[in-house]
Amino acid sequence: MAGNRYDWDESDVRVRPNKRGTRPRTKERPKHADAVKGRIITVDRGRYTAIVDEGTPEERLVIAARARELNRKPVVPGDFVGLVGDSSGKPDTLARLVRIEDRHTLLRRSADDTDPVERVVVANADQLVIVVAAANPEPRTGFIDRALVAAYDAGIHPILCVTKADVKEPTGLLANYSHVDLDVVISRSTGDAASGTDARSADGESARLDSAALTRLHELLDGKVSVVLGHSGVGKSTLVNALAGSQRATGGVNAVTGRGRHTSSSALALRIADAEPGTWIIDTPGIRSFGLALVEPDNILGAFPDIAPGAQDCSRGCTHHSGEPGCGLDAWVRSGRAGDSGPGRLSSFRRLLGAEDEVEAKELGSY
Ligand SMILES: Nc1nc2c(ncn2[C@@H]2O[C@H](COP(=O)(O)OP(=O)(O)OP(=O)(O)O)[C@@H](O)[C@H]2O)c(=O)[nH]1
Repeated sequence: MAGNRYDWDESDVRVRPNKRGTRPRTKERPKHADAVKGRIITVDRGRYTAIVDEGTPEERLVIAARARELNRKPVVPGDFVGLVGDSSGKPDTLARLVRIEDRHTLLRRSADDTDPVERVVVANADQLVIVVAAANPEPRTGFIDRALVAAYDAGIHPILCVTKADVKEPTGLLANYSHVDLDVVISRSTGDAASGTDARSADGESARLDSAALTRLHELLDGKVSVVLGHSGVGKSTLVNALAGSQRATGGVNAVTGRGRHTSSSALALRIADAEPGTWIIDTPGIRSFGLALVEPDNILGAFPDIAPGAQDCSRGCTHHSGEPGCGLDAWVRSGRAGDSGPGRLSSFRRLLGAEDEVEAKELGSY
């Protein structure tokens, strides 16, 4: 009788189609030996733009979609990737991004200091250029220190670039770093037609930048991949545009995004004009905060080389919190070995450590 369980046979058993059923049974994935290598220069709504055969006559931009086998692994500007399928770069073609090569550095952040979710910003950067204005907007040492921690943690060499020195001399700001071995570049606009370089900001405003700072930056960036980080209005795009030439507004970016201008908030790698092959500057327009939830306290201290030696005298298990009995950092700073800026640097360190009792805004540069 129909429905009688003793009459059932295999054909009566409905097996729900297994979503994984069509996947290869073995864990051995195809090796994609034929994959071509590319450098990711930007990511926009699931489309990855890679430069392939860089520096050769065959150089081209290839747009790719990620292969499923990458799962959720983030792919970011600066990544070297393997591409299969159509990597001709011709209009309306789409390659498949199947592999991320090992990275030698990885700049990461969390959304704030308590959020453990990692957000990968840029891969394989050698340097981090921290841009602040001497005035308008006012510079914040908290922002600089936070960025220095992120750089130290990632093994990336930091450079501090202070703009708008024509508006205000940054002497007071730089006094904070007089005991830190830090590359500093001071940029200013100039009225002098002979010594200046024309540059345009993102809003189309033009500024004539003093060429000395641009030459120094060019020297520091030559042959390297550098990420640029800075608050809105500090003159970051003016600098980047001056270094990268006209790529952003013309062919380079048009070809990348298919739009007149790069409007995505994703980081964008641009080539520096008249530099060695492999010189790239990566602009990070979307980054407004730099949470340090992922950084070990020891690495926060490592970014404060002027006060860090004091930790040798700390008692075992010292957390370096203010008021912690036996914290060697206080004595080190009191002895003057971290200079006049020592007390301010120690407070800044403790704020980043989250060791101060007061609840404070954790946004980058909010103190
Ligand atoms: N006085 C002076 N003004 C500058 C200097 N550099 C840039 N500016 C001006 O500062 C304004 C902001 O410059 P941008 O390059 O757009 O700043 P940004 O940091 O890229 O800001 P967002 O585009 O909002 O991210 C523009 O009006 C520039 O012309 C400088 O050295 N001195």
